[in-house]
Amino acid sequence: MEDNSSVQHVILVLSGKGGVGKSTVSVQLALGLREKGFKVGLLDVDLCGPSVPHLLGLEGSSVHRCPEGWVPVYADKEQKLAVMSIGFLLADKNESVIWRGPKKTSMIKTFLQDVHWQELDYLIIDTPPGTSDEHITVVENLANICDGAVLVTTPQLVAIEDVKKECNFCLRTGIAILGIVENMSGYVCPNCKECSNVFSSGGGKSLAELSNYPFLGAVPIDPRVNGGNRSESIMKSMPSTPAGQAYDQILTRLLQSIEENVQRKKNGMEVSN
Ligand SMILES: Nc1ncnc2c1ncn2[C@@H]1O[C@H](COP(=O)(O)OP(=O)(O)OP(=O)(O)O)[C@@H](O)[C@H]1O
Ligand code: SF4
Repeated sequence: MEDNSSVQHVILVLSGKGGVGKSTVSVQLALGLREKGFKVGLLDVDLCGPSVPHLLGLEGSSVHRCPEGWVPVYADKEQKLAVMSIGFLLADKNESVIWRGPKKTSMIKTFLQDVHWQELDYLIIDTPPGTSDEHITVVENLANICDGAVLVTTPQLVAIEDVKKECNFCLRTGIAILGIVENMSGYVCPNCKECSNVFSSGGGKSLAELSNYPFLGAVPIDPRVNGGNRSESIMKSMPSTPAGQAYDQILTRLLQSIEENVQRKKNGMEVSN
């Protein structure tokens, strides 16, 4: 972390499998925390598929250097949501796909060490799917200041099995599991509001119960999740929908989980894993 920056809490967002909604969850957590009045940073270290610029409508923004390091892109006029993504540095968005391990890890180190975040209450880190070199670099560089990880899964068995691997990765690396989010958990019909469980449901919840990790919430499939106004969370833009309510609950439980972990650390107890 850049020396002049002061970051209170760091949250990793992990998923065992691609396409389960990890970047969407990262963006919604960042927007939601900002709307609660916090200063938030969002770091996209998914070098092979940086989707955060697109999800926030920031494509085409560029970052520049100041004497203290890289200056992030601000998603709002008030400068309460700072964003850094490899996507801002690539002329061609397919360029990163061909990078090999050492080049990727060195870029992540630069990101972690050289971004001039200034003061942040929360830094959310959107990681690539799986447990790769990138994750190990993140963990090695942040282990002492990371609060823990949010694991994102979908209800299908294969995604749940992958999340178990992420749980083991957290166990081995001493990262606390702040909670599990089940995304794409059913489809709410916009006409009749009936929820159909397209892929079955409750897998993330059962996994959380079995492993004794906090279950943060289940977000249904809703095409509006990444449509519409990209500068507001869906909690704010569609508060009475199942997806808006799910994110509200996820954020409340996440803040609780972070607080509990902070207390555990203060009391010198082991992290919740
Ligand atoms: N609850 C949801 N309802 C509807 N669409 C969703 C939902 N969550 C995510 N999506 C959509 O699913 C796609 C994948 O989401 P996202 O990019 O967040 O996944 P990811 O796990 O970060 O993927 P990758 O592994 O490629 O980084 C996107 O098009 C996103 O808009
Ligand atoms: S009941 Fe079925 S067909 Fe009718 S509006 Fe709802 S989802 Fe669509």
